[in-house]
Amino acid sequence: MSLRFEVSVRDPTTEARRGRLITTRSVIETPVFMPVGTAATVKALTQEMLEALDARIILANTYHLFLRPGQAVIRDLGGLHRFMGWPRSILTDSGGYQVFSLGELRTVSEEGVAFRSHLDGTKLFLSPEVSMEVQIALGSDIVMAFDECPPYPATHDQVRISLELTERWARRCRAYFDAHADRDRQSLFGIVQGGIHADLRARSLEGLLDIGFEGYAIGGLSVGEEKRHMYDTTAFIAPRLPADKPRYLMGVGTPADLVESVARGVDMFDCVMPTRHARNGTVFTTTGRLNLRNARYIQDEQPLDAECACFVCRRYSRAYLAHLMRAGEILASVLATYHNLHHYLDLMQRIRHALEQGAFGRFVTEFRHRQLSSEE
Ligand SMILES: CNc1nc2cc3c(=O)[nH]c(N)nc3c(CC[C@H]3O[C@@H](OC)[C@H](OC)[C@@H]3OC)c2[nH]1
Repeated sequence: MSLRFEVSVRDPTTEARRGRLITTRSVIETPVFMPVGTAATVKALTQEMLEALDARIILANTYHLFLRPGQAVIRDLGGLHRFMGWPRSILTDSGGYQVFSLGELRTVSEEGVAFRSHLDGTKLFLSPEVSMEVQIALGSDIVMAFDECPPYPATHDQVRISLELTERWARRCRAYFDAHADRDRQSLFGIVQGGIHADLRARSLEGLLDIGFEGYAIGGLSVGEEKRHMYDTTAFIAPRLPADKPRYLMGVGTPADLVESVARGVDMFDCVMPTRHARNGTVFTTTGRLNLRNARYIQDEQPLDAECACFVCRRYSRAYLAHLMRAGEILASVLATYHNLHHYLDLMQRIRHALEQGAFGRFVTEFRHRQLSSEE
Protein backbone atom coordinates (compact mmCIF):
# COMPACT_ATOMS: atom_id res chain seq x y z
CA MET A 1 0.00 0.00 0.00
CA SER A 2 1.59 3.25 -1.16
CA LEU A 3 -0.18 5.69 1.12
CA ARG A 4 -0.54 5.44 4.89
CA PHE A 5 -2.74 7.82 6.91
CA GLU A 6 -2.84 7.72 10.71
CA VAL A 7 -5.02 9.89 12.94
CA SER A 8 -3.24 10.50 16.25
CA VAL A 9 -5.67 12.96 17.89
CA ARG A 10 -9.39 13.53 17.46
CA ASP A 11 -10.27 16.93 18.87
CA PRO A 12 -12.87 16.63 21.65
CA THR A 13 -14.73 19.86 20.83
CA THR A 14 -14.59 19.97 17.00
CA GLU A 15 -14.33 17.59 13.99
CA ALA A 16 -10.61 18.39 13.69
CA ARG A 17 -8.00 15.62 13.51
CA ARG A 18 -4.25 15.61 13.94
CA GLY A 19 -2.74 13.06 11.60
CA ARG A 20 0.14 11.92 9.46
CA LEU A 21 0.10 11.09 5.75
CA ILE A 22 3.04 8.93 4.64
CA THR A 23 3.95 8.56 0.95
CA THR A 24 7.06 6.81 -0.35
CA ARG A 25 8.74 10.22 -0.51
CA SER A 26 7.85 12.17 2.61
CA VAL A 27 6.02 12.21 5.93
CA ILE A 28 3.27 14.83 5.77
CA GLU A 29 1.99 16.14 9.12
CA THR A 30 -1.72 16.98 8.94
CA PRO A 31 -3.62 19.28 8.89
CA VAL A 32 -1.40 20.45 6.02
CA PHE A 33 -1.30 23.36 3.58
CA MET A 34 0.13 22.41 0.17
CA PRO A 35 1.90 25.18 -1.83
CA VAL A 36 0.65 25.38 -5.41
CA GLY A 37 3.35 24.71 -7.99
CA THR A 38 1.19 24.70 -11.11
CA ALA A 39 3.76 24.38 -13.91
CA ALA A 40 6.38 22.46 -11.89
CA THR A 41 7.41 25.49 -9.90
CA VAL A 42 6.05 27.29 -6.86
CA LYS A 43 6.38 30.65 -8.55
CA ALA A 44 9.34 32.79 -7.39
CA LEU A 45 10.77 30.20 -4.97
CA THR A 46 13.58 27.68 -5.36
CA GLN A 47 13.09 24.10 -4.17
CA GLU A 48 15.73 24.88 -1.52
CA MET A 49 13.47 27.62 -0.12
CA LEU A 50 10.52 25.20 -0.05
CA GLU A 51 12.66 22.81 1.98
CA ALA A 52 13.69 25.66 4.28
CA LEU A 53 9.95 26.24 4.79
CA ASP A 54 9.67 22.51 5.60
CA ALA A 55 7.05 22.01 2.87
CA ARG A 56 6.49 18.24 2.63
CA ILE A 57 4.15 18.20 -0.36
CA ILE A 58 3.53 20.60 -3.23
CA LEU A 59 1.03 20.66 -6.09
CA ALA A 60 1.48 20.53 -9.83
CA ASN A 61 -1.16 20.66 -12.51
CA THR A 62 -2.00 18.19 -15.25
CA TYR A 63 -3.53 20.84 -17.53
CA HIS A 64 -0.43 23.08 -17.53
CA LEU A 65 2.13 20.28 -17.86
CA PHE A 66 0.03 18.50 -20.50
CA LEU A 67 0.20 21.68 -22.59
CA ARG A 68 3.86 22.37 -21.85
CA PRO A 69 6.30 20.57 -21.93
CA GLY A 70 3.96 17.53 -22.29
CA GLN A 71 3.97 14.45 -20.09
CA ALA A 72 6.20 12.46 -22.47
CA VAL A 73 9.09 14.92 -22.06
CA ILE A 74 8.85 14.74 -18.26
CA ARG A 75 8.35 10.97 -18.24
CA ASP A 76 11.41 10.44 -20.48
CA LEU A 77 13.46 12.64 -18.13
CA GLY A 78 12.60 10.39 -15.19
CA GLY A 79 9.34 11.93 -13.98
CA LEU A 80 8.36 15.17 -12.30
CA HIS A 81 10.33 14.73 -9.04
CA ARG A 82 13.60 14.31 -10.94
CA PHE A 83 12.66 16.88 -13.60
CA MET A 84 12.13 19.64 -11.01
CA GLY A 85 14.58 18.42 -8.37
CA TRP A 86 11.89 17.88 -5.73
CA PRO A 87 12.41 14.61 -3.81
CA ARG A 88 9.40 15.11 -1.49
CA SER A 89 5.71 14.49 -2.29
CA ILE A 90 3.73 15.88 -5.22
CA LEU A 91 -0.05 15.96 -5.66
CA THR A 92 -1.35 16.70 -9.15
CA ASP A 93 -4.78 18.01 -9.96
CA SER A 94 -6.52 16.24 -12.84
CA GLY A 95 -6.92 19.24 -15.14
CA GLY A 96 -10.72 19.34 -15.32
CA TYR A 97 -11.01 22.52 -13.32
CA GLN A 98 -8.38 24.30 -15.42
CA VAL A 99 -10.02 23.27 -18.66
CA PHE A 100 -13.12 25.11 -17.43
CA SER A 101 -11.26 28.10 -16.06
CA LEU A 102 -8.44 28.45 -18.60
CA GLY A 103 -9.21 26.47 -21.76
CA GLU A 104 -10.85 28.17 -24.72
CA LEU A 105 -13.96 26.91 -26.49
CA ARG A 106 -14.41 23.67 -24.65
CA THR A 107 -17.03 21.03 -25.41
CA VAL A 108 -17.95 18.43 -22.83
CA SER A 109 -19.09 14.96 -23.87
CA GLU A 110 -19.46 11.64 -22.09
CA GLU A 111 -16.01 10.80 -23.46
CA GLY A 112 -14.25 13.87 -22.04
CA VAL A 113 -13.53 17.52 -22.81
CA ALA A 114 -12.29 18.97 -26.11
CA PHE A 115 -10.71 22.42 -25.78
CA ARG A 116 -8.16 24.77 -27.23
CA SER A 117 -4.89 25.49 -25.43
CA HIS A 118 -4.87 28.93 -23.81
CA LEU A 119 -1.23 29.14 -24.91
CA ASP A 120 -1.45 28.68 -28.67
CA GLY A 121 -4.99 27.62 -29.47
CA THR A 122 -4.13 24.05 -30.52
CA LYS A 123 -7.05 21.60 -30.21
CA LEU A 124 -6.66 19.24 -27.24
CA PHE A 125 -8.67 16.56 -25.50
CA LEU A 126 -8.74 15.55 -21.84
CA SER A 127 -10.63 12.52 -20.60
CA PRO A 128 -10.48 10.37 -17.48
CA GLU A 129 -8.04 8.05 -19.25
CA VAL A 130 -5.82 10.86 -20.64
CA SER A 131 -5.74 12.63 -17.28
CA MET A 132 -4.71 9.40 -15.56
CA GLU A 133 -2.08 8.69 -18.24
CA VAL A 134 -0.58 12.17 -17.73
CA GLN A 135 -0.52 11.98 -13.92
CA ILE A 136 0.89 8.44 -13.98
CA ALA A 137 3.60 9.56 -16.45
CA LEU A 138 4.47 12.53 -14.22
CA GLY A 139 4.99 10.08 -11.36
CA SER A 140 2.73 12.04 -9.03
CA ASP A 141 2.36 10.59 -5.53
CA ILE A 142 -1.28 11.61 -5.20
CA VAL A 143 -3.37 11.56 -8.39
CA MET A 144 -6.72 13.39 -8.50
CA ALA A 145 -9.66 11.88 -10.37
CA PHE A 146 -10.81 13.68 -13.53
CA ASP A 147 -13.99 15.46 -12.55
CA GLU A 148 -16.28 18.23 -13.64
CA CYS A 149 -16.43 21.19 -11.28
CA PRO A 150 -19.86 22.71 -11.97
CA PRO A 151 -19.99 26.49 -12.34
CA TYR A 152 -21.50 28.55 -9.50
CA PRO A 153 -24.35 29.29 -9.34
CA ALA A 154 -25.98 26.27 -10.95
CA THR A 155 -29.44 24.75 -10.56
CA HIS A 156 -30.00 21.65 -8.44
CA ASP A 157 -30.63 19.70 -11.66
CA GLN A 158 -27.46 20.96 -13.37
CA VAL A 159 -25.40 20.01 -10.30
CA ARG A 160 -27.03 16.56 -10.16
CA ILE A 161 -26.36 15.87 -13.84
CA SER A 162 -22.76 17.06 -13.40
CA LEU A 163 -22.07 14.90 -10.35
CA GLU A 164 -23.45 11.86 -12.17
CA LEU A 165 -20.99 12.49 -15.03
CA THR A 166 -18.19 12.96 -12.46
CA GLU A 167 -19.13 9.62 -10.92
CA ARG A 168 -18.99 7.80 -14.28
CA TRP A 169 -15.63 9.49 -14.94
CA ALA A 170 -14.40 8.50 -11.47
CA ARG A 171 -15.16 4.85 -12.24
CA ARG A 172 -13.14 5.13 -15.47
CA CYS A 173 -10.26 6.81 -13.58
CA ARG A 174 -10.18 3.98 -11.04
CA ALA A 175 -10.12 1.35 -13.78
CA TYR A 176 -7.36 3.02 -15.82
CA PHE A 177 -5.31 3.88 -12.69
CA ASP A 178 -5.50 0.33 -11.33
CA ALA A 179 -4.42 -1.07 -14.69
CA HIS A 180 -1.52 1.32 -15.36
CA ALA A 181 -0.27 3.12 -12.22
CA ASP A 182 2.63 2.09 -9.98
CA ARG A 183 0.35 1.38 -7.05
CA ASP A 184 3.28 0.92 -4.66
CA ARG A 185 4.08 4.59 -5.10
CA GLN A 186 0.96 6.30 -6.45
CA SER A 187 -2.50 6.82 -4.91
CA LEU A 188 -5.80 7.96 -6.38
CA PHE A 189 -8.17 10.42 -4.67
CA GLY A 190 -11.84 10.78 -5.59
CA ILE A 191 -13.49 14.22 -5.68
CA VAL A 192 -16.93 14.73 -4.13
CA GLN A 193 -19.14 17.18 -5.98
CA GLY A 194 -22.75 18.27 -5.40
CA GLY A 195 -22.50 22.07 -5.16
CA ILE A 196 -24.00 23.53 -1.97
CA HIS A 197 -26.80 20.92 -1.82
CA ALA A 198 -26.49 18.48 1.06
CA ASP A 199 -28.62 15.83 -0.67
CA LEU A 200 -26.40 15.96 -3.78
CA ARG A 201 -23.22 15.92 -1.72
CA ALA A 202 -24.44 12.75 0.02
CA ARG A 203 -25.36 11.26 -3.39
CA SER A 204 -21.92 12.06 -4.83
CA LEU A 205 -20.13 10.57 -1.83
CA GLU A 206 -22.23 7.40 -1.99
CA GLY A 207 -21.12 6.81 -5.58
CA LEU A 208 -17.43 7.41 -4.79
CA LEU A 209 -17.48 5.16 -1.71
CA ASP A 210 -18.85 2.38 -3.91
CA ILE A 211 -15.78 2.78 -6.17
CA GLY A 212 -13.27 3.22 -3.32
CA PHE A 213 -10.35 5.67 -3.18
CA GLU A 214 -7.21 6.17 -1.08
CA GLY A 215 -8.38 9.68 -0.16
CA TYR A 216 -11.39 11.92 -0.73
CA ALA A 217 -11.44 15.55 -1.86
CA ILE A 218 -14.26 18.06 -1.52
CA GLY A 219 -14.49 19.76 -4.92
CA GLY A 220 -16.88 22.35 -6.30
CA LEU A 221 -16.28 24.91 -3.54
CA SER A 222 -14.36 28.18 -3.40
CA VAL A 223 -15.87 28.92 -6.81
CA GLY A 224 -17.64 32.15 -5.88
CA GLU A 225 -20.23 30.88 -3.41
CA GLU A 226 -20.85 32.80 -0.17
CA LYS A 227 -18.51 31.85 2.67
CA ARG A 228 -21.39 30.47 4.79
CA HIS A 229 -22.32 28.06 1.98
CA MET A 230 -18.70 26.86 1.78
CA TYR A 231 -18.52 26.36 5.57
CA ASP A 232 -21.97 24.71 5.81
CA THR A 233 -21.26 22.35 2.92
CA THR A 234 -17.88 21.44 4.39
CA ALA A 235 -19.46 20.94 7.83
CA PHE A 236 -21.98 18.57 6.27
CA ILE A 237 -19.74 16.47 4.04
CA ALA A 238 -16.28 16.40 5.69
CA PRO A 239 -17.38 14.36 8.77
CA ARG A 240 -19.17 11.93 6.39
CA LEU A 241 -15.96 11.16 4.48
CA PRO A 242 -14.20 7.98 5.71
CA ALA A 243 -12.55 8.77 9.06
CA ASP A 244 -9.50 6.66 8.26
CA LYS A 245 -8.73 8.38 4.93
CA PRO A 246 -7.36 11.88 4.23
CA ARG A 247 -9.90 14.62 3.54
CA TYR A 248 -8.82 17.35 1.08
CA LEU A 249 -10.71 20.63 0.53
CA MET A 250 -9.63 21.93 -2.91
CA GLY A 251 -8.78 25.57 -3.55
CA VAL A 252 -9.16 26.77 0.05
CA GLY A 253 -8.38 29.35 1.31
CA THR A 254 -7.65 32.33 3.53
CA PRO A 255 -6.05 31.75 6.96
CA ALA A 256 -9.52 32.00 8.54
CA ASP A 257 -10.85 29.45 6.03
CA LEU A 258 -8.09 27.05 7.03
CA VAL A 259 -8.90 27.33 10.74
CA GLU A 260 -12.66 27.01 10.18
CA SER A 261 -12.29 24.08 7.76
CA VAL A 262 -9.89 22.17 10.03
CA ALA A 263 -12.54 22.56 12.74
CA ARG A 264 -15.07 21.00 10.33
CA GLY A 265 -12.87 17.95 9.73
CA VAL A 266 -10.55 18.76 6.80
CA ASP A 267 -6.93 17.50 6.71
CA MET A 268 -5.45 18.92 3.45
CA PHE A 269 -5.63 22.29 1.70
CA ASP A 270 -4.31 24.06 -1.38
CA CYS A 271 -4.77 27.67 -2.46
CA VAL A 272 -3.00 30.13 -4.75
CA MET A 273 -3.66 33.06 -2.39
CA PRO A 274 -0.34 33.14 -0.50
CA THR A 275 1.68 32.91 -3.72
CA ARG A 276 -0.52 34.91 -6.11
CA HIS A 277 -1.20 37.72 -3.59
CA ALA A 278 2.55 37.97 -2.90
CA ARG A 279 3.28 38.66 -6.57
CA ASN A 280 0.61 41.36 -6.53
CA GLY A 281 2.09 43.02 -3.42
CA THR A 282 -0.23 41.72 -0.68
CA VAL A 283 1.37 40.05 2.33
CA PHE A 284 -0.30 38.25 5.24
CA THR A 285 0.43 39.21 8.84
CA THR A 286 -1.00 38.22 12.22
CA THR A 287 -2.95 41.48 12.24
CA GLY A 288 -4.31 41.12 8.70
CA ARG A 289 -3.14 41.80 5.15
CA LEU A 290 -0.85 44.60 4.02
CA ASN A 291 -0.86 45.99 0.47
CA LEU A 292 2.76 47.01 0.05
CA ARG A 293 1.86 49.24 -2.87
CA ASN A 294 0.11 51.56 -0.41
CA ALA A 295 2.09 54.80 0.08
CA ARG A 296 1.93 54.43 3.88
CA TYR A 297 4.73 51.81 3.71
CA ILE A 298 7.25 53.86 1.72
CA GLN A 299 9.11 54.92 4.88
CA ASP A 300 7.93 52.19 7.21
CA GLU A 301 11.05 50.45 8.50
CA GLN A 302 9.14 47.83 10.50
CA PRO A 303 9.31 44.19 9.38
CA LEU A 304 6.33 42.84 7.44
CA ASP A 305 5.13 41.18 10.64
CA ALA A 306 6.78 41.77 14.04
CA GLU A 307 5.53 38.34 15.18
CA CYS A 308 6.98 36.49 12.18
CA ALA A 309 10.29 34.59 12.52
CA CYS A 310 10.97 34.16 8.78
CA PHE A 311 14.23 35.39 7.31
CA VAL A 312 12.38 38.09 5.35
CA CYS A 313 10.93 39.62 8.54
CA ARG A 314 14.25 39.30 10.35
CA ARG A 315 16.20 41.20 7.73
CA TYR A 316 14.07 43.38 5.44
CA SER A 317 11.68 46.28 6.09
CA ARG A 318 8.26 47.12 4.69
CA ALA A 319 9.89 50.17 3.07
CA TYR A 320 12.35 47.97 1.21
CA LEU A 321 9.64 45.56 0.02
CA ALA A 322 7.44 48.53 -0.96
CA HIS A 323 10.31 49.89 -3.03
CA LEU A 324 10.95 46.52 -4.72
CA MET A 325 7.23 46.17 -5.51
CA ARG A 326 6.99 49.66 -7.01
CA ALA A 327 10.16 49.07 -9.01
CA GLY A 328 8.80 45.76 -10.32
CA GLU A 329 11.89 44.00 -9.00
CA ILE A 330 11.96 40.17 -9.17
CA LEU A 331 13.17 40.10 -5.55
CA ALA A 332 9.80 41.56 -4.45
CA SER A 333 8.02 38.36 -5.55
CA VAL A 334 10.67 36.13 -4.01
CA LEU A 335 10.61 37.77 -0.56
CA ALA A 336 6.82 38.29 -0.38
CA THR A 337 6.12 34.73 -1.54
CA TYR A 338 8.54 33.22 0.96
CA HIS A 339 6.96 35.25 3.78
CA ASN A 340 3.37 34.43 2.78
CA LEU A 341 4.04 30.70 2.57
CA HIS A 342 5.87 30.87 5.90
CA HIS A 343 2.75 32.57 7.31
CA TYR A 344 0.50 29.77 6.00
CA LEU A 345 2.76 26.88 6.98
CA ASP A 346 3.39 28.40 10.42
CA LEU A 347 -0.39 28.73 10.94
CA MET A 348 -0.80 25.02 10.11
CA GLN A 349 2.01 24.16 12.53
CA ARG A 350 0.27 26.14 15.29
CA ILE A 351 -2.98 24.36 14.49
CA ARG A 352 -1.25 20.94 14.71
CA HIS A 353 0.39 21.93 18.00
CA ALA A 354 -2.91 23.10 19.47
CA LEU A 355 -4.51 19.79 18.46
CA GLU A 356 -1.68 17.85 20.13
CA GLN A 357 -2.20 19.89 23.31
CA GLY A 358 -5.99 19.42 23.30
CA ALA A 359 -6.21 23.22 23.01
CA PHE A 360 -7.62 23.60 19.49
CA GLY A 361 -11.03 24.78 20.75
CA ARG A 362 -9.33 27.69 22.53
CA PHE A 363 -7.12 28.31 19.48
CA VAL A 364 -10.22 28.75 17.28
CA THR A 365 -11.84 31.12 19.77
CA GLU A 366 -8.72 33.27 20.06
CA PHE A 367 -8.23 33.24 16.28
CA ARG A 368 -11.82 34.42 15.72
CA HIS A 369 -11.43 37.24 18.29
CA ARG A 370 -8.21 38.43 16.66
CA GLN A 371 -9.87 38.15 13.26
CA LEU A 372 -12.75 40.38 14.41
CA SER A 373 -10.46 43.00 15.96
CA SER A 374 -8.33 43.18 12.79
CA GLU A 375 -11.45 43.61 10.65
CA GLU A 376 -12.72 46.55 12.71
C1 LIG B 1 -9.77 28.15 -6.10
N1 LIG B 1 -10.94 27.36 -5.89
C2 LIG B 1 -10.97 26.08 -6.34
N2 LIG B 1 -12.07 25.32 -6.26
C3 LIG B 1 -11.74 24.15 -6.87
C4 LIG B 1 -12.51 23.00 -7.13
C5 LIG B 1 -11.93 21.95 -7.85
C6 LIG B 1 -12.70 20.77 -8.20
O1 LIG B 1 -13.91 20.65 -7.92
N3 LIG B 1 -12.09 19.78 -8.92
C7 LIG B 1 -10.76 19.89 -9.27
N4 LIG B 1 -10.23 18.86 -9.95
N5 LIG B 1 -9.99 20.96 -8.96
C8 LIG B 1 -10.58 22.02 -8.27
C9 LIG B 1 -9.81 23.19 -8.00
C10 LIG B 1 -8.43 23.35 -8.59
C11 LIG B 1 -7.33 23.23 -7.66
C12 LIG B 1 -6.08 23.30 -8.54
O2 LIG B 1 -6.03 24.54 -9.24
C13 LIG B 1 -4.68 25.06 -9.24
O3 LIG B 1 -4.67 26.24 -8.49
C14 LIG B 1 -5.35 27.27 -9.21
C15 LIG B 1 -3.84 24.05 -8.54
O4 LIG B 1 -3.18 23.27 -9.52
C16 LIG B 1 -1.95 22.82 -9.03
C17 LIG B 1 -4.81 23.19 -7.74
O5 LIG B 1 -4.36 21.82 -7.75
C18 LIG B 1 -5.18 20.99 -6.89
C19 LIG B 1 -10.42 24.23 -7.31
N6 LIG B 1 -9.93 25.46 -6.95
